[in-house]
Amino acid sequence: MGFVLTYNKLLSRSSRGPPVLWVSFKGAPPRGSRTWEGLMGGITMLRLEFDLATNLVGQPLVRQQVMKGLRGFLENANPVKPLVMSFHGSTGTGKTYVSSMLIRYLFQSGLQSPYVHHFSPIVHFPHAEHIEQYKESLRRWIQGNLTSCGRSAFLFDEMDKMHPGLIDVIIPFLGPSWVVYGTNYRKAIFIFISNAGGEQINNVTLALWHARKDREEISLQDLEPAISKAVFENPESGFWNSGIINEHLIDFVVPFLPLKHHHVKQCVVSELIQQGLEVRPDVIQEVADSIPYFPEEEKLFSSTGCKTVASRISFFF
Ligand SMILES: Nc1ncnc2c1ncn2[C@@H]1O[C@H](COP(=O)(O)OP(=O)(O)OP(=O)(O)O)[C@@H](O)[C@H]1O
Repeated sequence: MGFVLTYNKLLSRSSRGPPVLWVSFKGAPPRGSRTWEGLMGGITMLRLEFDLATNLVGQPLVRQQVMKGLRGFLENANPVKPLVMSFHGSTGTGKTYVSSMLIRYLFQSGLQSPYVHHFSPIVHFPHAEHIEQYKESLRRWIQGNLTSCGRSAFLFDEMDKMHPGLIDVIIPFLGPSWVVYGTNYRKAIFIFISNAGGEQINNVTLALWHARKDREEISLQDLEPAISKAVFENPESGFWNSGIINEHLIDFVVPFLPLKHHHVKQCVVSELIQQGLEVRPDVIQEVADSIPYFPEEEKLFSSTGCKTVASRISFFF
């Protein structure tokens, strides 16, 4: 019998921390996970999967892609290359939420960990005329940090606002070579986050809805061509003409679908619980109704996802 790790029940949950699960396992662990570290990695993945399944609303493809990427990567003691994922979707659909959740499971102090590095073009690379300087600092930063910890994570937010050309400086760290500048960097994780492609994902989702295809049936193949066109062939995009694309260095493209009214209601419930407020049906309805929806005629999808839910609650309580 193969190794089977299952979660039996949820033992406790706090609104901030990861859930505590009771897990059991049968059979011999698979190759590469015969160690305590491998087993703990398996349990961490189960807890993350559970958290995604219970708290991330309306994003089946995200769950599927993220778990596939992380499992394959973490179960392998000697990955052939760093894990590179690119998150795409319109505002408030959960890109930052999911990336923070992953980081929380992978690093004990989450985003505060010294091994997690977060870049935002507006904060770190604001001036186009300094691009050469930024390239050098970014290369040195990544190299230096991978030298001190090969299992570092690098998050690049708002890739659509990154100056084209800048990101290519990290190409040597993303490929399958053994070492770069004397460092084995193949255990690192890179996550790119961007709104680019969001409009196209929304259009495809809408067109498929008109064609009576259920949201849950949408596949990656339905969305990938539109995302590629919008993100990688757009001169405004940080990925424009990028070697990262031409050399196929992104392992997982992760599309975030637009959220519907009932998803927004679920976000309101989570937020009420998180804020320690009573879960009142009238508040849930009013907050969800107060958000703008598109397209104009059918009002199917939230224009701001769940982004403004937290701030709206106080207006209706
Ligand atoms: N799919 C979702 N499931 C559960 N909660 C969500 C989801 N999407 C968004 N939220 C809630 O809305 C908040 C804002 O979402 P988030 O910051 O992840 O959006 P984003 O996609 O990163 O938006 P932006 O592109 O504007 O940065 C999250 O902190 C979370 O509480």
